[in-house]
Amino acid sequence: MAVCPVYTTQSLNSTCSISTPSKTHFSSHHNHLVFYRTSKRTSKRGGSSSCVITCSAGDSQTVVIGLAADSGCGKSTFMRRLTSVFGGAAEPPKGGNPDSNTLISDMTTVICLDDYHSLDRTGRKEKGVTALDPRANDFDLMYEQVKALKSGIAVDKPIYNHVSGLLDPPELIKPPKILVIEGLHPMFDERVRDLLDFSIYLDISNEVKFAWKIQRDMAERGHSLESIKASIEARKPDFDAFIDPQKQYADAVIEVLPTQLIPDDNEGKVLRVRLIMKEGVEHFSPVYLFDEGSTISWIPCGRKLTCSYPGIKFSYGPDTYFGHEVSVLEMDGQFDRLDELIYVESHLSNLSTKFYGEVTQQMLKHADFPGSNNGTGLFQTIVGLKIRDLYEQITASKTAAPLQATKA
Ligand SMILES: Nc1ncnc2c1ncn2[C@@H]1O[C@H](COP(=O)(O)OP(=O)(O)OP(=O)(O)O)[C@@H](O)[C@H]1O
Ligand SMILES: O=C(CO)[C@H](O)[C@H](O)COP(=O)(O)O
Repeated sequence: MAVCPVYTTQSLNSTCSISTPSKTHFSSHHNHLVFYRTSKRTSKRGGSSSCVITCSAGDSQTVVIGLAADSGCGKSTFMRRLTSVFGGAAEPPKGGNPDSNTLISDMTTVICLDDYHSLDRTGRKEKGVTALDPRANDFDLMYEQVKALKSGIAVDKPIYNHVSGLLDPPELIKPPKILVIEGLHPMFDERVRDLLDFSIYLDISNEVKFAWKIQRDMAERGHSLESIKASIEARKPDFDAFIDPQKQYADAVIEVLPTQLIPDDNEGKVLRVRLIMKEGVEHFSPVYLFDEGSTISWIPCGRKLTCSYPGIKFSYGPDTYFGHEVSVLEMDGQFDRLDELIYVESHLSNLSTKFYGEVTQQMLKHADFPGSNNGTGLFQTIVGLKIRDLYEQITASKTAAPLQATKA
């Protein structure tokens, strides 16, 4: 049970509102709040009893995960892989705004940080700022609401409607077991960053981003090649200034680059994907290939793994990233037969699987998701399993702590 950083005077009815110093209001429900009504503190003021509110997250505190990436870089696909690791499908809030960006499953709630745009589409146009610009986003509210959810308090979160480009009335978000905040700026504001138990950055190189955008926006949304190019160019200065620098804070980065197996490849279909894992992060131990800490290059193609041109190459080893010690696992190329991934899985350690072959099973389950035949799908799945492990470790340490205190 955590003590709320705020006190309020309210009548003891079923809903309580909490005021923060910046006067933002959260509404919370009995199942997330515990009321203390002591004789010392109880007083009558205009018919209301005063109460001190402490908050409880129920069984456990909400674990908060940040996922940063530019638009169209595979966040939704990653989220679908992550929520699948926890079981159950993620769906928008029942009976709510059909244009809600939130996805809820038994264990997880994924909120999209676009909902904290402070300027709607017209407002951004008038002021001449992009959605990537911090001036178009309300970081105070983002901080207060993520902090409240982490402490077990429900919030009324705004909704940015991508269809109309307007800010819609807010939706109630209850504290989940795992809260994922995904979007352009989860690690931009230091206060929000400090609330994250784990952070991930999807770093898609310009060449690959362009290929994916063309595939989606031209094929599926009917945009012209020129308009896609123009939109990427228009976003680039703000992307470089405000989004890209966040990768230095990430605990894990999935970097997606053109292949090195095909000389001068410009198709962007075969990918070289690097999983950069920070050392020394609490509750997270990096995955390794064959021998922890060694530098390894491995071409698994042959008797046990079918590879057509240009083949598959894995690499693993220590490195530094923005001054941090990291381990890097790399896969260049793509699988011909996904069921043979078990051969690769059996050579990886520290995967945090619950049974032999769980990575392969997850990948086969979502074989139709983009990136299932290459390192993007493989590493997203592995990070999903590491997040499950992190959640279980945090929960176990929280339940063990009061026991230890009782013993002492
Ligand atoms: N691993 C991948 N391999 C190949 N293509 C991919 C991969 N991930 C995503 N894509 C392509 O990028 C598109 C966008 O993916 P997704 O919807 O997951 O991104 P997003 O970051 O959630 O986008 P947005 O923020 O715009 O909603 C997909 O439709 C697909 O074409
Ligand atoms: O970067 C984005 C999403 O991550 C969008 O560009 C931003 O949210 C603005 O949305 P829209 O284009 O629907 O007005």
